[in-house]
Parts: sequence; C-alpha cells; structure tokens
Amino acid sequence: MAREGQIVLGVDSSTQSTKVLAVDVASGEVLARGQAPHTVSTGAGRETDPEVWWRALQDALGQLGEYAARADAVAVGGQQHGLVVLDDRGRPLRDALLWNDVRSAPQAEALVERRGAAWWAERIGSVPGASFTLAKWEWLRAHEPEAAAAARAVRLPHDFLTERLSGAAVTDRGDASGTGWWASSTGAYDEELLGEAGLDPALLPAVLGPGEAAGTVRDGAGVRAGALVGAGTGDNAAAALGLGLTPGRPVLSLGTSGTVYTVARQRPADPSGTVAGFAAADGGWLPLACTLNCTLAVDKVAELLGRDREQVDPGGSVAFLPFLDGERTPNLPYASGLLTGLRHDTTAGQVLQGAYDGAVYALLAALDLVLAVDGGAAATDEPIVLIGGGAKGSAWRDTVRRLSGRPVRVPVASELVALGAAVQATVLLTGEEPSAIAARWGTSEGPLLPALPRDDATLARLAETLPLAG
Ligand SMILES: Nc1ncnc2c1ncn2[C@@H]1O[C@H](COP(=O)(O)OP(=O)(O)O)[C@@H](O)[C@H]1O
Ligand SMILES: O=C(CO)[C@@H](O)[C@H](O)COP(=O)(O)O
Repeated sequence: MAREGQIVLGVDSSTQSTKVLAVDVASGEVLARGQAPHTVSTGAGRETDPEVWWRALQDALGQLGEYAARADAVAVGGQQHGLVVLDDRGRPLRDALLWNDVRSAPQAEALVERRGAAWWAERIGSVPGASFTLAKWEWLRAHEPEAAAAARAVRLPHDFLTERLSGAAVTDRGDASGTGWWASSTGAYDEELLGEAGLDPALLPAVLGPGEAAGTVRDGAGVRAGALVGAGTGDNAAAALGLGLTPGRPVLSLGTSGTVYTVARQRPADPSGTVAGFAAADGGWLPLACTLNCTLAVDKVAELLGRDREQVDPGGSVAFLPFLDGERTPNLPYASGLLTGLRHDTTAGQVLQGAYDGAVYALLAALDLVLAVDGGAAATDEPIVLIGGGAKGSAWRDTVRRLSGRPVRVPVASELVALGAAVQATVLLTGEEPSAIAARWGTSEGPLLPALPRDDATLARLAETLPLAG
C-alpha cells in the first residue's frame, strides 16, 4: 500500500541526457524534474565517459530541490547495450562504447557467422548486431587488448549508475538481455559464450529478478542515504513499465534511437535479426526493433536545409533513406544517407518530409514482425503509443499516422523511461504489480489522434528504393 507523503525518484540516463523525476507514490504526481546533457563523441565512433553520466545525474538531482533528500526509493533506466569497463576501484578504464557505435559491425558479423543466426535467435533470443555489448567487447579485445585485459568489472550504463548509488554490482534481466551473453533460453549468463569471449563471469554484475532491490543509497550519492535502490533496467524496458504495457499494444519511441516494441507472453526468437528478443523488466518479454537514425538524423537534415524541424511540405516524389549513422534496422551498418527522386519542383520542405518518412518507414516495416511474436499482427485499429522526445513534434506525429494508417496515442506524461524507473522504485515500497502502479498513476492517458488514410504511394516509393520485409 502507498503511504501518504512517500516519494520516489525515477532516472532516465539516455544517449543525449539524464532526466530525473520526483514522483508522489500515492498520486503519481510529478513533483519536480531535473535534466542535464551528456556529450557523445562524433566521427567514426560514439563514446561517452561514464563519469559524464554520473555528473549529469548529480546535476539533475540537484534540480529537484528538497525531493532528492526526501526520497524513499530510486531506480535507474539507462540506454541499452553500452560497454563500460572499470578498474578495481570502479573507475572507467576508457570511455563507454555506446549502442549506436557501429565500429563493432565486423565483430558482430563474425559472431553470427561462427554459430549461425538461428542458433543465436534460439539460444540467446537475439541475433547480435553492432549494438550488442558482446560485439563491443570483441571490438575492444581486437583494438585495445590492454584495456580489455585490465578490466576488473564490466557494466552496462544503468548498472554503472546503480552501483555508484548503492555500491551493489547488479543488473536486471531487461538490460542483461541486450548484452548478447545473457541467454533468454535459460535466463542466465551463457558461460560457453563468455569463455569464447575471454570474459570472466566474475567481472559481470549479478542479475536481479523483477521486484528485487539492489540495496540502499550510500552516503554522498546525491539521494537520501538509506533510500531503497531498484535493480534498474534498460530504457525501453523502463518505458514499458512506465506505460503499464500489455501484450499486443505497440509502442513507437522517437529519440536518438527509434524503437518499436510491445510486450509478449512468448519468448521471441527471430532468426532474421530484425526483432531483438529482449526480456521485459517485470518478467515477460519485450520484442523490439531499433533504428540508429531517428530524431538526430531528421534534425540534421533540417539544419542542412536551414529549416525548422516542423517546416515540412506535403507531396512530391522523393524517397529519402536518412541512414546518416549507418543503420541497424535494416542491418546496414556501413550505409550512409540516400536521397532519390529529386525534380525541379521539389521543395526543401518535401525533402525534409522525406527524411521523416524514411525514418518512420524503417520502424513501421519492423512493427508487424514485433507484433507477430505473440502470434499475429494486432488489429490495425489498435493505436500506436507514441513516446520519446520526437513525440512532441507535429511532423513526427503526422508522419506516423500517415504511414501507419493507425490511430496514435500520445501520453501526456512525457519522460516515460524515468516514470518507469519510478514505477520500479515504487514496487519496492508498496509491493504492487508495476502495471497496477502505472494504471493508478494514469501514465498512458493522453489524446488519441485518429487514423489517417495510409499513404501507400510514399510507402511504395520507399519500398522500391529499399524493399523491407514487414
Ligand atoms: N518539441 C519537439 N518536437 C520534435 N522533436 C523534439 C521536440 N523536443 C525534442 N525533440 C527531439 O527529441 C530528441 C531527444 O529525444 P529523447 O527521447 O529525449 O532522446 P534520448 O532519450 O535518446 O536521449 C531530440 O533529438 C529532438 O530532436
Ligand atoms: O539500443 C537501443 C535499443 O536496443 C536504444 O534504444 C538505446 O537503448 C538508446 O536509447 P535512446 O537513448 O534513444 O532512448
């Protein structure tokens, strides 16, 4: 039972920033919020110093006024897959290799080649691509063997922060399932794969079950010492908790990454590699497809065109694949952007609309495969739940409606990842099911935008440029 006056903190440590919400446990009211930016390297790789995340967390906590010092529990949702290597005092040996760093593509290809995609899908639950932590570990072994050999702890981004808060070396099944070395078929680390990777299992965090606590906040960590600390989870799994997501309801998240997912009763095992078979934080499954080029790619195109991101024009004949960072879905890590179909009468606004269309096309093509995990695509009148920073934009909303032909629900509650972490923290206090907390807080309530007629002409133009199974 929720007690009057109890407060939880939910943290979202994602690619571009850390966001923290202070939430009233009884009502779900957001009492205060804080946000601080991260720096991500540019060029061939994508790296961030984990100390940047810790400083951003402290900065964001400092913006909560009295609430950090009054919190009863805290949990961290974090960007998935990133490789954090630490020395024996918990200090980063080098900057973290992030999920959107495609330098590890050759290592991912070699891993898949060695066992075959079907083996990975069946045993691990996902066919590893460049984003997976295992491919990053192999990249590190190949390019910086001294850093790999010096590692005394290997963590994911959210584990790193949970450990700084609580001193506990723990993770959860949701984020562990994005490593490539946690097998969804057994619910445990795959010691055979770890052996092949030369990675001592003793360097990895313990995997906590749903509802288990990591421990309590230690002195000087920026949150009331003694407050309970949740296991945390990956950011997409956290958002699913935050929404109280039920099987068959599709979510589309527009952030640095684009993701489409649902929760499923059946364990996903897609040998095509399009659908990652992640575990959900509450014990179920989280089939998910992820793109590398979403809001940042579209914002870059707007900048190149000298336009505001909302200045789009309808119509025209372009097909634009905005794969500026290489791409993960479809698996084209060496790709770059492609623009075709330009005419004398093409407007800059149509080119910008083309970038939105290309980004959303790649996501929607994967949606049917995501929904098929539980045995069939959901009814097309089932609304897509639209979240992430991009969901605030009209051009994004209209593009998803036009290319999906489905209604779209935009929850009023922004920051679903941080809210999901707050739900996980609340479980520690009240013992409720996460879905009951999300329902009590009304997290998925928001306007329902009606379906628009599906724009088959644009979809056909894109499919002609790049056919995608869907
Ligand atoms: N009002 C808005 N309209 C459209 N897009 C927005 C708006 N505000 C923020 N964004 C987009 O949201 C993105 C950040 O989304 P977010 O989900 O916070 O990212 P991440 O979780 O990956 O750090 C930015 O890249 C920006 O393009
Ligand atoms: O790699 C994935 C999912 O597999 C990404 O979704 C990351 O988890 C990063 O998320 P954002 O920073 O874009 O929220």
